Amino acid sequence: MGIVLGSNQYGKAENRVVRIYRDEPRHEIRDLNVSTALRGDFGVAHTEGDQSVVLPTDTQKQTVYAFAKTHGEGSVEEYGLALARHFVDNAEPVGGARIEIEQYDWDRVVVDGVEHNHAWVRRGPEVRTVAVTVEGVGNDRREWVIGGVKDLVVLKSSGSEFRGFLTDKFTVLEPTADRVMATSLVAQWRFAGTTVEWDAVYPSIRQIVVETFATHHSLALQQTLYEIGKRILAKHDEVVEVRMSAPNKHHFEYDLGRFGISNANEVFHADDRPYGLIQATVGRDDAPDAGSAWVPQRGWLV
Ligand SMILES: O=c1[nH]c(=O)c2[nH]c(=O)[nH]c2[nH]1
Repeated sequence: MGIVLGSNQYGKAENRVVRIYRDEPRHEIRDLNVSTALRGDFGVAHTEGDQSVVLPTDTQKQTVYAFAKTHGEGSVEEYGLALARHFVDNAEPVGGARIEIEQYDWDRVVVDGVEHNHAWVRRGPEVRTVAVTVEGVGNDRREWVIGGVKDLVVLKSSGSEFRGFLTDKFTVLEPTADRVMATSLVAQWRFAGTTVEWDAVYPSIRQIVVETFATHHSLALQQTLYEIGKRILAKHDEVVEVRMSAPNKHHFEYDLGRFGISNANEVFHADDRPYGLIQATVGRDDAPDAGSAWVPQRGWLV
């Protein structure tokens, strides 16, 4: 029986980096959660315990913080690309690098109608996400950037139906032409290239997501996801593929009839679990090869 080392990667997960820009009296803040993973020929580290091929995860962490100062002026995508390129270009056994970033946004505190210079309130729960993958050097260089948003919690109290579904002997669900629809959306979009107006594209796509959710009359969450993907691709040539995962946060009309009280879609039980989990990919039929763009660091195992 032969035993072989399979795919592997290693890195520092969830470096919490807070960068304050304080050149002006009005400070700026960038609050990140940065994960690194290196891929390459690290076989002997596993089979022999030979660390000569291993750039320590601690070094990766130090680089993440150093680059926050030296490469932290632009967008979070540029910062991720700089980190990934650095690891691939400077550590010989590293064939590929994966950088995953979550950006937590902050709103300025408003005092007497004036935005404060150096105090903020966390905005949320939504989080901007970036996943950068860089592989190879010279002519073999390949790079992928995936932008995204997660924990984008949205709800509409009308304009959503779910009826005409398959039924069998276990079906108890009543069809509805008017229901509450809510989700905590995770959406990720793969870019065709790496020359992108990153900080303009993110708010534009986020707006398409929430606007579509609000204005599109939904016959099912599945249809809403497809519509969101379609509209992102229609507006943004630089995006080639959109992946979404949407827990259906069920709102069940509460039975007030037991108390002789009417309830016409007014009082709901917001159910926590279980939830429907609706997931879809919408892409261009001529999208370039995704390569390792979707191979994650965290979430590597199911
Ligand atoms: O939008 C929905 N899609 C489903 O697949 C589904 N299934 C279900 O019970 N409710 C819903 N809602």
